[in-house]
Amino acid sequence: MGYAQLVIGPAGSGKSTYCSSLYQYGQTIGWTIHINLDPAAVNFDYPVAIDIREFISLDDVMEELGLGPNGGLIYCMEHLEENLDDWLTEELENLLDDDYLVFDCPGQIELFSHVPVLKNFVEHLQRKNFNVCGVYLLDSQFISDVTKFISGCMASLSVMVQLELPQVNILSKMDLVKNKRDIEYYLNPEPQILLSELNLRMAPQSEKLNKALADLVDEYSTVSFVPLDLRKESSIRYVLSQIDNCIQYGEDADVKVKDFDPDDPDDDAD
Ligand SMILES: Nc1nc2c(ncn2[C@@H]2O[C@H](COP(=O)(O)OP(=O)(O)OP(=O)(O)O)[C@@H](O)[C@H]2O)c(=O)[nH]1
Ligand SMILES: [Mg+2]
Repeated sequence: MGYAQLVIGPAGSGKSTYCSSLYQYGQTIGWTIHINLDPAAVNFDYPVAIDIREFISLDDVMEELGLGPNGGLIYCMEHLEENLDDWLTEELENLLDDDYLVFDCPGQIELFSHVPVLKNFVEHLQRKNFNVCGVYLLDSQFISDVTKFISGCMASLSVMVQLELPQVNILSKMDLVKNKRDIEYYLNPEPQILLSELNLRMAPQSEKLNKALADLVDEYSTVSFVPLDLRKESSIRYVLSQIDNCIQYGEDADVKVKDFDPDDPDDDAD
């Protein structure tokens, strides 16, 4: 049985930085194998064990097929999908049975929300006996108001519905959040409060839509977020414990204390 995190989320949400921190953290405890699935990635500050860029290069695709960056990316991923058995299976064969893989994915959200490439990729991993968890990163800087937050939730939901994987949602870049009380409310959003805030913020004709959105968040009570501050090892550990629970990795995965206390003045970034 293998274990895998599929690190996803909008462009610039901090996926590669998170993967890099996991690499540093994994160094100390001797796990994680890092895999780059982004054909457009430029450089990594840690060793990548398996790299899609060795299989297909976005620059070549754009040049030879005359595609733009996003069309080129879709082409690369579809090419990967067609060759999963040739490329990925061969690469995975060199790994050990209980390896823990971290896949750094491209930020183009359409790859998860409405093309089947990643879904098929996940199914391939599952057939190879991997327990896979989606790790969705949302930049905490973008949830300063409720309308941005709800659109972040909807993007996360559409990924969940597409991939049908257990998913841990992370609010990244917590070191940049000045007042953590503003964020606490968004970690486990109350649908009723969400609704009244949306109604306050938007024109009256949106009320029905707002109600439908709040109901959706309520129904998928899985839309909750775990804050991540990469400066703190305890925060990384807590996030990992949530992921490990999803993929049933390790026995001592339960870290009971969340590393975020809104009443602790030391917990505010300055
Ligand atoms: N302050 C702060 N900045 C961060 C953090 N994580 C990422 N960043 C910055 O955010 C920017 C984007 O980070 P990346 O890790 O490249 O984001 P990504 O999601 O991999 O981006 P794409 O692969 O382009 O979709 C970079 O400038 C990072 O330095 C964080 O925890 N704190
Ligand atoms: Mg990246």
